[in-house]
Amino acid sequence: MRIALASDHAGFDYKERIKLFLIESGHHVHDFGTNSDVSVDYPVYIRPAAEAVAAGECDRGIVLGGSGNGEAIVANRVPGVRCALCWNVETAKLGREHNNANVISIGQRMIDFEEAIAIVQTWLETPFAGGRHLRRIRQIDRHHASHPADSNGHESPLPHRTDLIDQASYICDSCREEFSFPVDISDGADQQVLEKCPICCHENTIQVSLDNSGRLTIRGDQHING
Ligand SMILES: O=P(O)(O)OC[C@H]1O[C@@H](O)[C@H](O)[C@@H]1O
Repeated sequence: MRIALASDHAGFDYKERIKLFLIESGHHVHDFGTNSDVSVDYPVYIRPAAEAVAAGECDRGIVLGGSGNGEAIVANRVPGVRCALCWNVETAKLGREHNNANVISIGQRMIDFEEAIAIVQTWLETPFAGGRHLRRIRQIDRHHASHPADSNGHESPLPHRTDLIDQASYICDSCREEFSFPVDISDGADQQVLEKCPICCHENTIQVSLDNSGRLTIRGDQHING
């Protein structure tokens, strides 16, 4: 993966150590600074990293500071970024499963380095669960689509992610009733989502594939829905 990294002085040490870990794990790191522990202002470094993720120049981003709070706030002001503030493995896991977090924020003064690495590893490995969580993310992005101007009154040059949402239908593996669910095609051509049946509440494991002509194929454990 292409990973954007950025910190201020308070996150510099972990940024450098996480960078080594990522490179050793085979990732491509784009380091947006800072380059020392001399006091700086975090928006200067965090915003360009978040923008690189939103623009698709990097697949994911990791931002670090003292608490991680200011860094998460800056990243989340960039449309298309979903930054989760993580302080343990569980928040990293849920940040992926529920929020499809493409950026995480870590507070170097809050947790030890072993925990920080465990967070990064979990966040890299955990897939998005989709289903009801996708519906909620869609609602966040809808808000951006209807509020396209930034705080300076400039329109966002980024595409609205609502353009990338499609609807699919599925016959529940348990009660055989058909229901529909949203698919975010920007999440990749092959996705696995967990979708709870609105009739019987059975949790269906659904494979979603998108071919080159834009056709969605929906497969379950037991059948192909087409
Ligand atoms: O070192 P100082 O400037 O006190 O604090 C910087 C940190 O304070 C928080 O807003 C941010 O997390 C930032 O990293």
